[in-house]
Amino acid sequence: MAQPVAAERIQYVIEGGARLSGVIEPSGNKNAALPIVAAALLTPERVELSNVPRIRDVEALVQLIRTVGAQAEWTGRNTLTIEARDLRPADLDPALCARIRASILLAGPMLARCGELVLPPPGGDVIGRRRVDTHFLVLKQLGAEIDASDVYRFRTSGLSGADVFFDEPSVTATENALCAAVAATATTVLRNCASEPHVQDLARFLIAMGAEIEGIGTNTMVIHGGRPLSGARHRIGPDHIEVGSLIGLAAVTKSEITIRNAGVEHLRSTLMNFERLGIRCRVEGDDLVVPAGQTMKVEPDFGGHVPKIEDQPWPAFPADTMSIAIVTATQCDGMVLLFEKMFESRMFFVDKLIGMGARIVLCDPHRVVVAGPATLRGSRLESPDIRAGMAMLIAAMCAEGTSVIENAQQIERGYERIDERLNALGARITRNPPRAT
Ligand SMILES: CC(=O)N[C@H]1[C@@H](OP(=O)(O)OP(=O)(O)OC[C@H]2O[C@@H](n3ccc(=O)[nH]c3=O)[C@H](O)[C@@H]2O)O[C@H](CO)[C@@H](O)[C@@H]1O
Ligand SMILES: C=C(OP(=O)(O)O)C(=O)O
Repeated sequence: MAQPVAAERIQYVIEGGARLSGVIEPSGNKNAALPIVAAALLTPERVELSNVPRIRDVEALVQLIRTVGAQAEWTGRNTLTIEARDLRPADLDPALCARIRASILLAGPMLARCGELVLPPPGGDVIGRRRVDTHFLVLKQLGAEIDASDVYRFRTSGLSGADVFFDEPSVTATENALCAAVAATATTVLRNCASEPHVQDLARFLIAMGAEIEGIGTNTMVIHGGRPLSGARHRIGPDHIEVGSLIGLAAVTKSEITIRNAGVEHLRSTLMNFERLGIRCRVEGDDLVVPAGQTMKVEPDFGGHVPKIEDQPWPAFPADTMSIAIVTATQCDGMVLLFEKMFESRMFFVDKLIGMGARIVLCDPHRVVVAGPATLRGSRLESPDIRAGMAMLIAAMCAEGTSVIENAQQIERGYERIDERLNALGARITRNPPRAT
């Protein structure tokens, strides 16, 4: 069994009030890198992935694929090569599996290659219940037997294509289904499936390996299974959630920044909802400029009614940008309702923003009303999850005085060297302990 991984405690100390300026490039999309690293197990040949975010979740998944026998080496700062010549359904470290949601993404590729996998339950952000039912539903229809008690036992005597209707458009279940379907015999149709940029990126990687997939970017995908899958080279696309985080950060610190290679084709819903907060960005080729001097005035709905920012399945506003929208709204003039429909505890972090001086009413676990602008005071904070942690970092950067964020390793699950990269723009963030490299 793999060695258990000790959890490192990280603290950020932030001096508020710094103006930022300059150019920043978003990292590769965390939620694309994770399924693509898992999908590299589908072939015994060499896979080379570039623009892979060097974040804690990816490092954890790399350890898991090594446990099942894959060779995985970082051949550059963000380049990962994987060769899964001899795979075995080895015992996986339960603590490591419980640390990331993406451990469940091993199911599809391991069923395809080894016909079995014993998986301790996955984890990920503690933001409410994380269903696995859709994974079971689709994998069973593609020919898997699943016995789920304390651990999940997946087994198949052969995957075969099916016409599958998802009970909900689950992102990771769609990714598992894609990996199983490309290796299955015959054709699979996935209906009511997810279509986020990371699902699209995985599909493009599978095509680079030799798979045949139609309907990328829609909620019906058709996979002609059984094509030989070879090694491939693939560049992970930019992280649209990180871009959303940088837009919010620039706006509340009244800074002008340029986000280089921002993946502008995936930003329509993000830009539309920031516009509702009086924040307008400029697209310049592949770059996105967030100008200083935003009006930061909430745009009421027709008739002067309170507007709403709500998340919905892609291509609408992403749930992972919701915490960023909340903190941004605290600095905008007017009142706005923010409605997050998926996770039951993602919004509870707003009590920390309220403690800093924000004017927010938590109506229920899914809705907050924010009335701004409010002057925020530096505070001692603890990050419960990736996006709430990022929202706290943004709040700290526009607050008066110094803030301390404990548990910042949560932020680093999803944002690569964010302290260093923001300091290069003029932020004043000290990481404790200092970074080794
Ligand atoms: C490793 C990974 O990729 N994690 C992402 C993945 O998790 P994960 O795959 O665990 O989330 P799921 O997609 O399974 O679960 C969320 C469910 O809520 C639905 N839904 C979504 C938005 C919305 O406003 N209303 C709604 O009902 C989704 O369509 C989905 O059916 O997708 C989530 C939803 O995007 C993101 O938060 C996670 O960062
Ligand atoms: C919820 C998230 O991640 P995960 O699904 O990996 O927990 C996220 O990225 O905001």
